[in-house]
Parts: sequence; C-alpha cells; structure tokens
Amino acid sequence: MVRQNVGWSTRSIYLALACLSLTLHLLLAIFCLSVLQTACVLPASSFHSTLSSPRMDTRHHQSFSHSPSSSDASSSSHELKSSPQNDKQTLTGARNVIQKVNGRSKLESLFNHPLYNLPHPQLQEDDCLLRVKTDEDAEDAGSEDEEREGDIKNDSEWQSASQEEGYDKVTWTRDVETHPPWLRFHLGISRWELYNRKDPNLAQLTHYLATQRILSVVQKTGGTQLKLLLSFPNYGQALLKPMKQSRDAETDVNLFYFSDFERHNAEIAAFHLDRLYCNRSLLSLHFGNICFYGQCESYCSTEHPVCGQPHALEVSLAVMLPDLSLAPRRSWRSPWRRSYSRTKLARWQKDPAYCNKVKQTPPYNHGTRLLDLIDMAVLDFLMSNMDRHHYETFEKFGNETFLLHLDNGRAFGRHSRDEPSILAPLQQCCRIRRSTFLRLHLLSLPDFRLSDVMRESLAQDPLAGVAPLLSEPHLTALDRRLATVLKVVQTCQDWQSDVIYNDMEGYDEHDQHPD
Ligand SMILES: Nc1ncnc2c1ncn2[C@@H]1O[C@H](COP(=O)(O)OP(=O)(O)OP(=O)(O)O)[C@@H](O)[C@H]1O
Ligand SMILES: [Mn+2]
Repeated sequence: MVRQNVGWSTRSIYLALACLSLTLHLLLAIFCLSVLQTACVLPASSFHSTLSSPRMDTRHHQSFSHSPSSSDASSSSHELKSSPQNDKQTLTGARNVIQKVNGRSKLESLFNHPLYNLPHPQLQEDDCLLRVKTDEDAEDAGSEDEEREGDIKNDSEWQSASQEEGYDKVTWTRDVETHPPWLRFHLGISRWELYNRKDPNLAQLTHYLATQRILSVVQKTGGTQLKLLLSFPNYGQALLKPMKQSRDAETDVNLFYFSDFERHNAEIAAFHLDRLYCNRSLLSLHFGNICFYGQCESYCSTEHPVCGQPHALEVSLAVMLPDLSLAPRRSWRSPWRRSYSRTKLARWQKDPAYCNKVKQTPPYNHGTRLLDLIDMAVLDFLMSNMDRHHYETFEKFGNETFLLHLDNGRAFGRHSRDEPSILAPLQQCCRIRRSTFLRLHLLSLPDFRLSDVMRESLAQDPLAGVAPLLSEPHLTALDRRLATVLKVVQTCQDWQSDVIYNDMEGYDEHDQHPD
C-alpha cells in the first residue's frame, strides 16, 4: 500500500514536471514568435515564405535535402553536373526541385526553389522603414497628444487631417487587414527589400492600381520625361508614364541612348525581371486603361482629357514610395554612369583599373554596396538599360541597405543588339554575389529558362491582356544576355580566385567546399 502511494506520488511528480516543461516550451515559443520579427509586415498567409534567421530556420534546409521521389531528372541533371564545383550541394537541391517541374508552372517552381527562399538576416526594430505606433509609443508620448494617442491606443479609426473632397473616410486601424494595399506595401519595406516576392499584397496592389478611380492628376516635376502623379480616393498615389511609342518599336541605332523615348512597357517588364532576379529593389509597375486631364495652362480640364486611341490609353503605373517627409531618400551618382555628352567618354571607359579606385571610395570600400551595384549592372545588361545614372537608397538605413532601381523607362530598347559596356562593373571588378550567380545559373537551365519564366510572369500583368508586354525577340535576347553574363563570370574565374562573394555562409554550412 505504501509502495503504491510512493509510486503514485512519483508518477504525479513526473506528470507535473512534464506539464511544467510543456508550459515552459509553449511560453518560449510564444515569446519567440512575438520577439523574433522576420518581416516588417508579413501577412499570415505568407508567413511560411522567406524571411527568417539563417541559423534558426531549418525549413529551407529540408527543402534542400529532401530525397527525390522519382529519377527522371534526365537532361536537367546533366546540366546541373556541369555547374560550378563549389555549389554542388545547392545545385543538388535544384535537381530535386526540377523533378517536380515537369507539368507544373516554371515560375512557381522557380519561386519555390531554395535559392529563391534564402533566409534573410533577422530584422531588428530599426530595419523597418515605417511602423505603426504601439501602445508603448502612445504612453511615451507627451500629454499634449494624449487625446489623439488615446484614440490610437483604443485601436479606433485613424483620423485624416485632410478634408479634401473626394477622399474616402479613413477607417484604418492598427490591424493590417484594414489597410489599403499601398499602405501595406509602405509598411512592408525593410532594410533588405522593397517587398516580399511571395507577399499576397503584391497581387492586390496590382489590382488596386489597375482599378482605382482617379481623383486628381498633377504633372510630376523632376526628370526629363512627362510623368503624372495620380491620387486615389484612399490616399494612395501612383506615378504614371504614358505609352509614347509602340511597344515593339526598336530604338533607332542612330539615336543617342539619352535621347531615346522612355517605354512604358519597359518599366513594367523591368519590374517582372527584377522580381525574377534579385528582388532587392524596384516597385510594382502596372497599367490603367484610362482617360485623364492634367493641371496646366490650357487644355487641362475634363473637356480635354488625355485619352488613348480610341478609348484606352496604355500607361505604366508605379505605386509611389512613402513621402519624402516620412522616409527621406538619398540619390547616388553611379560610378559607372555614362557621360551624357556626345563627345566625351566617362572615366570608367578609359581606365581598365577603374574598379580599384571605386573600391577605395566610400561607400564602396565597405560592406556589400559594390556587390549591389554589380547586381544592378547585371539586371541592366539583361534589359539593356544604359541610362542608370543614379540610384537611390532610404536614408534611414544608411549604407547597409538595398538599392532602389527606379526609372527603367529606357530599358528593352533593342533586342537585336546587346550592349556589353553595361556589364563594365562586373567585368572590371570581377566580383559577384554567390546567390546572384547561382540564381543566374538556375535561370539558364531548361527547366527554369529566363525567357520562359519571364513570359509567364509578364502574362500575369493586367496589361498583358492587350498584347504581350515583351515581344519574343526581347525574350530571346534575355537568354542570350544571360549566357553572356555567365561567360564573363567564367572568364573572371579563369584569371582570379576570389570572384564569388559568399553571401550564403551559415545557410549551407554543410557544404564540403566553401568558397
Ligand atoms: N514610384 C515612385 N515613388 C516616389 N518617387 C518616385 C517614384 N518613381 C520616381 N520617383 C522620383 O521621381 C524622380 C524621377 O523619376 P524618373 O527617373 O522615373 O523620371 P525621368 O523623367 O525618367 O527622369 P530622368 O530624366 O532623370 O531619367 C526619381 O528620381 C525619383 O526620385
Ligand atoms: Mn529616365
């Protein structure tokens, strides 16, 4: 009897300990979920997508190492075997995915590939460009604002200072579900990327831009070409570039690149290409079939709208970035900018050792800024954009942040010619991110071919309903140019040993052959 009692009490102690440990684990899990923020705003449906700490997240590893269920990799596995030695493991991962590709969307497979789901550095509080005030902020705020702060604390509606006519009544709360797509986009901008490739808000933003009623239109100052700033009833804004030439017209070879018209479809295609390639930049660019009128001295009224022929005007729309007063940006002159003179050459065109000078010049002498620039040069070469005179960054993030690729209107001008000089940063510095290089390699494989995924991506754009956004010769040019980029890297590797910058350390730590 006594023995039995002892047995019971031991069992209940074990049970209590088990419960305690379970509770502790649960508490720890809840704590981790609330503290370890991985994206500025990441809707629940996309939580399993990409952003997480390299050391913590094992899901990406699983997708690398899961065993193939069939063995029909055939031609693609052959291609993979011929890939760079150092990346055997990553490319084995590629082979596993390729087996599932047959009969499935190439674009979907690409975005599911481990290389497109690389873990990002864990976000710290100041890695978000903007954030919604918390209760603590409200409490910290001075007593002057107490009334208003009280409203926010109670999660009531945000009050709009503007009483302008035509705007919707604002009914947003701290709950992301109540935010319009443009606001979700703004709140999602982080130090490392403008948007998350898998964020469902991207599609909503596209739809939003293509369907919103336009409340007002003003001409946007700055830059050389006509741009209009559209305002929507829910306070969203977009930058409009109208169609100026037929989308298939090749740029005249005798025209200086800086005299070229901008192309609305180039802005749109650039967004899609960037999404396939590095996704550290660019913003959603789309279309509207609309008529509008501007504010100017004459012919600017509802009686004189700018309209397409006969009913619809093709344009590109870029969602506006947060206002400069909220998120100031810095504009940087590209060290490889062209001379905008018809007679002079730029320094980089005369000095083969130019990169050594750039490498010693801030901000290129520190961190990964030079690699970002090289990523951008590869993107520009693929779409043949010679007009990257400047790029911008968000001031808040200092020098450790992604580069904004605004203004791609002069890309996709010619498909029959490539412009090797755009690759000068890669050629002269002989350095490239490993993740970039591996993605480019992936996009050269038949199962993920760049032209194919690009065709598929462009087909999802609202404007594709009118006509394909890029003609087939432009898509073919992408594959040809991609092969050129890989050749340039190969040539660098023939001469130098430190060509590949390993930005994937800690990710594939079991790699037998670290760079
Ligand atoms: N989506 C956007 N949101 C906020 N600002 C923008 C956006 N797009 C462009 N801008 C701002 O407007 C400026 C001019 O835009 P853009 O470069 O597209 O015009 P452009 O006429 O082609 O200029 P340029 O003649 O200098 O090439 C940009 O440098 C940027 O600061
Ligand atoms: Mn421009």
